[in-house]
Amino acid sequence: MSCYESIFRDALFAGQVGLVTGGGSGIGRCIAHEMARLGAHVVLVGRTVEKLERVAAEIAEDGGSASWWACDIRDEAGVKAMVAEIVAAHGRVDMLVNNAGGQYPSPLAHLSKKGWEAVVATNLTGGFLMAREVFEQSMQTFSRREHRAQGRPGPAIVNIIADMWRGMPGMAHSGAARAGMQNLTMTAAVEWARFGIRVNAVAPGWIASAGMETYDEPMKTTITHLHKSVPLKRLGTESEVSAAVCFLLSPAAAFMTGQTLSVDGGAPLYPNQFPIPAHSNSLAFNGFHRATTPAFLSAHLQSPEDADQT
Ligand SMILES: CCC/C=C/C(=O)SCCNC(=O)CCNC(=O)[C@H](O)C(C)(C)COP(=O)([O-])OP(=O)([O-])OC[C@H]1O[C@@H](n2cnc3c(N)ncnc32)[C@H](O)[C@@H]1OP(=O)([O-])[O-]
Ligand SMILES: NC(=O)C1=CN([C@@H]2O[C@H](COP(=O)(O)OP(=O)(O)OC[C@H]3O[C@@H](n4cnc5c(N)ncnc54)[C@H](OP(=O)(O)O)[C@@H]3O)[C@@H](O)[C@H]2O)C=CC1
Repeated sequence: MSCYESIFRDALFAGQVGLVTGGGSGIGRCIAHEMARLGAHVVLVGRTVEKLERVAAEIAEDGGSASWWACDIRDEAGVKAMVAEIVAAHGRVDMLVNNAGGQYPSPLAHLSKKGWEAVVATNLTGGFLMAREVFEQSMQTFSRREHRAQGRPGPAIVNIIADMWRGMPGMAHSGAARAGMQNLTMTAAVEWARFGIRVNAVAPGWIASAGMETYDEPMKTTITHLHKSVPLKRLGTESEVSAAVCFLLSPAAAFMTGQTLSVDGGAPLYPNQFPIPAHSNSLAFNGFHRATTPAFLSAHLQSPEDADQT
């Protein structure tokens, strides 16, 4: 038995039902394992049956409880039917982790409309459909009064977004969708707060997840250098993202809603265009300072492409 070792207390989610989209691999698989370890029944959602079956079997082997549902989160009718079946089978949904997502690298100018729409639908529309259906169908099952009588809060929702605080160069479609998801997180948090529903987000930085395997070789080479631009000098782990998600789902975060937790080793705080100087002697990048820059430093104020042409 290789049961997931969670940092949280046993039975934290006992008796609860949690949905994890993208639960068949990577970060979602890890989150599903941790939620099951903490006592939840986990419903894994994704498009590939074999992946979902495998993770459900792993969880069962560890003594946990899991089922799965094959669904494309972009398919509105499919999402509605799936949530209805899950609510019918389990009586409710207590936790939703909107983790399914992904993108492919491309310069902005080369993005096709179809590719843009595929990524925005995956990372924004799909999460919206999942959250709306879980909200709507939870509210139908338990009226507000019943909910209160049972002293039970509505479902807790966590949306996985990404480090897009400085744009997402090379993945514009994903950056735009994730920024949309962060905004949706805030709106849903306010609109649904009176039903006891909390909505938060987790923004992973570069995580050494199984998802990184989906990229082509040039991208994988780039990824091997990413740790250099992280102040903590390493990539994050799937379990570090999972811990943030489980915290936000738990009563420890009962007074938190509409927030985004970053799990990124400090990367957005350190663009790493130049090494941190030993002494604070920085050069402001504007016309005046360029005009007075010592010649030997001029090349260092150019982009590598510009420098190549000189
Ligand atoms: C490092 C940064 C940190 C983030 C890390 C992670 O997220 S790790 C997690 C990473 N994990 C993942 O990212 C995994 C999940 N990712 C995916 O499933 C896909 O990337 C998806 C989100 C586009 C979904 O696509 P889908 O199910 O709709 O499948 P589809 O194949 O039918 O594509 C539809 C259209 O999109 C376009 N297009 C697609 N790919 C490419 C490409 N390589 N090149 C160019 N264009 C591409 C194309 O127009 C295509 O239509 P066409 O021209 O073929 O008729
Ligand atoms: N790894 C990282 O560094 C980072 C990851 N993220 C995000 O974290 C999340 C998890 O990523 P990660 O675990 O790394 O990658 P994975 O590729 O392993 O996970 C993505 C999962 O989403 C599922 N999925 C994709 N599209 C759909 C869809 N339309 N409907 C249902 N399921 C879908 C996939 O399964 P299937 O294809 O079978 O449907 C897969 O299991 C993603 O949203 C990712 O973009 C964000 C920032 C950084």
